[in-house]
Amino acid sequence: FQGDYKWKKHDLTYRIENYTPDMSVAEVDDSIKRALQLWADVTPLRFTRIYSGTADIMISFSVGDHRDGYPFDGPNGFLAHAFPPFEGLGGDAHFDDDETFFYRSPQGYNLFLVAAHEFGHSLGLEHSQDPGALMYPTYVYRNSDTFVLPKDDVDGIQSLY
Ligand SMILES: COc1ccc(S(=O)(=O)[C@H](CC(=O)O)C(F)F)cc1
Ligand SMILES: [Zn+2]
Ligand SMILES: [Zn+2]
Repeated sequence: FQGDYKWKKHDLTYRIENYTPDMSVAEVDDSIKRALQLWADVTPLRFTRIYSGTADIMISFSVGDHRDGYPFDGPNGFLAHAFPPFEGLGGDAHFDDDETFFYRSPQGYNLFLVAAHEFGHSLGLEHSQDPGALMYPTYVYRNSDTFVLPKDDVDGIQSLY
């Protein structure tokens, strides 16, 4: 999803619409919160969680065709996608629940890392050519306990906000 979009406001809301059975509610909440905090730490952006209504960033888990024109594909392949900040669907992040997401684990898909990448898209970032960047097109596992946002990503988001 291309486009040179950016949010025109710094106070953004997010809502976790549903959960994956792969981990506890608290672990999903923490993964999402830490993934958003990565970006908030290096920009004037602030994220506030809401529990009903429409948030700027609507977060959900779904499988296969979930009616947004970008169906998921079962295990592996597409892990998730997120829309740049245009009206409506913009900003929303969808996670493929045919994947097994892990919490702070060195195997499989680390939800925190996948979410952090998706939120980069939600904020208007596209992919990076830097293999060390979070916004590099393919999933690269890193220790999420010690994860620091790579410089390429910091430069990218600070060029927008
Ligand atoms: C590091 O985080 C991710 C890397 C790659 C993906 S992805 O392989 O699901 C990618 C989606 C994306 O780039 O957001 C693919 F096109 F579907 C998701 C998260
Ligand atoms: Zn979707
Ligand atoms: Zn991406």
